[in-house]
Formats: sequence, C-alpha cells, structure tokens
Amino acid sequence: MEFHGLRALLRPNLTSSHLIPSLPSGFLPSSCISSPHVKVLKNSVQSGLCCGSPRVFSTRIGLVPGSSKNSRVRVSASMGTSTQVREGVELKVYETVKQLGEDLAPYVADISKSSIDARGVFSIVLSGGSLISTMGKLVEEPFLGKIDWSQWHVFWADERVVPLEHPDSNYKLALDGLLSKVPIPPANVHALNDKLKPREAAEDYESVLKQLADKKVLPLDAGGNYPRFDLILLGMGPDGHLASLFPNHPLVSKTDTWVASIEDSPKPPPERITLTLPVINAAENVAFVATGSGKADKLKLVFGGDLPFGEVPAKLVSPVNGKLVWFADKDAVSKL
Ligand SMILES: O=C1O[C@H](COP(=O)(O)O)[C@@H](O)[C@H](O)[C@H]1O
Repeated sequence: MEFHGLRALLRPNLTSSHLIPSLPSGFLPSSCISSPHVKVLKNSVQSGLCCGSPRVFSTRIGLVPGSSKNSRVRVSASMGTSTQVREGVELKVYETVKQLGEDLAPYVADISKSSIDARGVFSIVLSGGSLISTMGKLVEEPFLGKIDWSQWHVFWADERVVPLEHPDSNYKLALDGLLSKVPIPPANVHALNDKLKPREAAEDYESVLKQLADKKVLPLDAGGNYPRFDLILLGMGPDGHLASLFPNHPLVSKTDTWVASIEDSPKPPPERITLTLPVINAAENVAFVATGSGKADKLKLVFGGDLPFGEVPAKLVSPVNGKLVWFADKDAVSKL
C-alpha cells in the first residue's frame, strides 16, 4: 500500500492540529516536570545552559512521528531534559539507565492511578527485551504499596511462540522481573496460549482482547475499530523494530487484525505474535524505552527526515489520539 494512503488509514483523525507547527526555537517548551532527573527546558536546550550540562545532541529533522511532510523542526536533547518534540510527543533523556528507571516508575504509576480513577481498571501492555529490567523501581516502595495492582490487566505487545516457561518467553521475562513480585490477580495476566501454533495463537489472543472489549475492560477507539489500551510500553530493537514489527516486513502495514502472527522473524525465535501498528497507535499512552549505543543509529532516523515506509518501524508509532513519550539514555541519543 502506498505510504500516504496507509498513513491516513492509520491516523484517521489526523488534522492540521496534529502536525508540527513551525517552531522558531526548534522545540516546544512546556512547563517543568517535578522529576529529580528531568527538566523541561525553556528555549535553552540548544545552548546546554540548563541543568549544567555541556553536552547537547541535536538533529535537523523533516518528519517526526506523525508529522506533516513539510514540517521542519530541530530536536535537541541534553542530559536531564524533556523536550516536547511536537504536541503529544516527548523525548526524555537520562544520564544513566538507573535514572531512567526512577522516572519510568512514577510515569507508569500516574497513568495507572488516572486510569483506575476514571474507569476502574488499568490496561498495560508490556514488551520483552531490555524494557523489563528498567521497570524494577515499580516493585519497590512507594510504588509497590501505592499502586492498586488488583485493577491491573496485563497484556503483551508481542510474544514469542514458545512454552511460557521457556527462557525466550516475554511472559517469563516479565513474570520473573515484575509480575511475580506484585499482587496482580492471575486472571488479569493475559498471556499467550502456548499450546497453539502462531496463527491460531494470534487469533486466540485477539479473541481474548475482544472478550475484554465486550466486558468494557478494554474500551475501543473513537472509530470503534481497535482496542484503546491505557499504556503500551515498547522497546526498539537496534534495527528499529518494535514489538515484532520488523523493518520492511509485510506485517508493518497490516491493519485488518488486532493481532498478527509471524513465522519468519529476523530476530530469533522466528515464530511470534504481535499487536499490529494501528492497535499500538490507538492507545491512550505509548512509551518507548531505548537505552544503549546500539539504538543510536535508528533513534536518529526516528527523529530524522523522511524514510521509505517501513524501513524503521519505530518511526511509525504515533498515537492517533494519545501521547507518546520516548525514555532514552545518553548513549541512545548520542547521534541526535
Ligand atoms: O525481540 C524483541 O525485541 C524488542 C526490542 O528488545 P530490546 O532488548 O532491544 O529492547 C522487544 O521490545 C520485543 O518485545 C521483543 O520481542
């Protein structure tokens, strides 16, 4: 499918207000965030005057996630800053992975609280890979005691089709690092049916989501087409993939299902299931966690100029009616 046609399909509500306005200073300053590690800068990002940091990363970009083709904006990131790249898209940069984890925990806890206050439940989608190790603070006080874990519903952005106790299982990774340490009702942890082949497993996972949509645990988006998760947490692979949506793979442009299967994943194991891109873009909140120099080349492309569709799948994440936050460490932004 041709790029603009697909983008319109993925972003049916796209209006000019979703596009980057011309920004004289190259970024949209916003009010300060009460975080020990992150400050939103006031027009001083590029000089590196804030936070006493001499190190400034910046890149001239043409098309940030979801922007219009003609938008031009400079993304700058220095240590300890939060830059509003455009309306609804924020980039937070940390000196260390530990500091990133200390900010990720209150971010998740705040969305959990506001979702439970508003709807009585919190739907959170996890990924595998390096993400889980950055979530460790959540199982410590004050978060452990403050979060209403009984209302959490946990899902996966992607899962490897292996037994749930297999070391490659994203479920096992989350169970060992997070879920076994918090009192989430087991019935609210929505894992892959590991007795099924990839295609059947994807269909089964989609039917679980649809049952939860019928029970109003998962609301649908404005068009009634896709589930609207409260929070989707994603990692980005060194090749720019997210979930199990790999560069230039046909699954990147799949829009007719909520969950899809893949049997030729370029990253082992080859058999997986994954949420499709429009489901990710229907979420209320999406956060990427990208750490390490291995992510730097692709992060530069995510915030850089136009690319052929699907070359860097992470670039296509742009919630239609939600917020996107990138949590990155200094190594990941080293090429911005
Ligand atoms: O295979 C996968 O990789 C991505 C990225 O992992 P990372 O270790 O580079 O952060 C992950 O988000 C996905 O869930 C997983 O299945």
